[in-house]
Amino acid sequence: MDTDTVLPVIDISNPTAETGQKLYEAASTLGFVFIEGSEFTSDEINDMFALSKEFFSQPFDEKQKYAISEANRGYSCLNREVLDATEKRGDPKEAFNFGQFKDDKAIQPLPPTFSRFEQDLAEFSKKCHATCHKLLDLLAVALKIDPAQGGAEWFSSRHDLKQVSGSILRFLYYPAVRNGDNENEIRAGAHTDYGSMTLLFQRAGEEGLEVLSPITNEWIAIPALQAKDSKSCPPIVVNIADQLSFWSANVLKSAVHRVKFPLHQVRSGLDRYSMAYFCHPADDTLLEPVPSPIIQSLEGAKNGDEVLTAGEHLTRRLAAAYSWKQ
Ligand SMILES: O=C(O)CCC(=O)C(=O)O
Ligand SMILES: [Fe+2]
Repeated sequence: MDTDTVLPVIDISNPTAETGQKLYEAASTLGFVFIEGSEFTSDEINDMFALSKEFFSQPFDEKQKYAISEANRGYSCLNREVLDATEKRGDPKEAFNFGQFKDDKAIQPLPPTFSRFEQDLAEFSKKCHATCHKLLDLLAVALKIDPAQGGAEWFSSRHDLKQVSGSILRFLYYPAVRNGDNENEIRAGAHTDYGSMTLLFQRAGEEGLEVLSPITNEWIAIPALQAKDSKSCPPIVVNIADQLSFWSANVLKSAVHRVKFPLHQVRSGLDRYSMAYFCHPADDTLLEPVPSPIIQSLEGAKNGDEVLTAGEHLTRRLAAAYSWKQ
């Protein structure tokens, strides 16, 4: 398959300025891209998916003991989250959110399936964050951020894991479409992500992610690609989320996306599993325009009336999706 016709695949193993430029081009057009050459191995990803499957296969009551809290950690049952506010029903999917880990320990109660592997989960989450740092540095260089003001580390220094942030590792489970179900049902409503950027791990062949092109306004189906060899993990989807869009006066696109099973997935009768890492800046970070000549030369790059912090933005979006009272 010529994947470049849908999304470019960028190798980040030995990044150069050219790698950053490719990332920036994708980030400022569709806002979605595939990366390969990351430090994740196929064994590591398979182990994480196996844990996810083991957790979701348990009875409802077991899972519900860890029901999602306003802190956005824990289990979100079928139809609980409403990603698209125009939909009356919640999304037909399940999820489990891991908040930040401190000294390799979760800051939330973990079900036995996960507590046995707490350290592996902490390491996986840390590796996701480190991968995002690498990508954020590449974007900062492409944006020519003034070295005297932070340069390449302008974004990553605002994503220090030691500080409190909304960063979340999320396991997702989309049960198979069964007889009598609506084949065209939207499995995760149209939304943008709330953080700076998201990594999405898919299992090869388990498609469903669709992106609304900011250019053509059409839904584009994103494939779930095979790994290039048996040791590597399959290409990871990376998307720009709201906070990078705010920071860049919308030069970087936080594109609307959703999950809808393609016909082959509907007919296969198979479940879909995915894992997302939502990378967020520290809660008290101001979402003001970045000191980039590219951004500052734009009309409208000045702050609007209100400059939110990262934490305020997240609280508003979560309150809408879960009907928490503000
Ligand atoms: O499962 C997927 O493919 C996408 C999930 C997603 O967009 C989200 O949870 O924000
Ligand atoms: Fe999303």
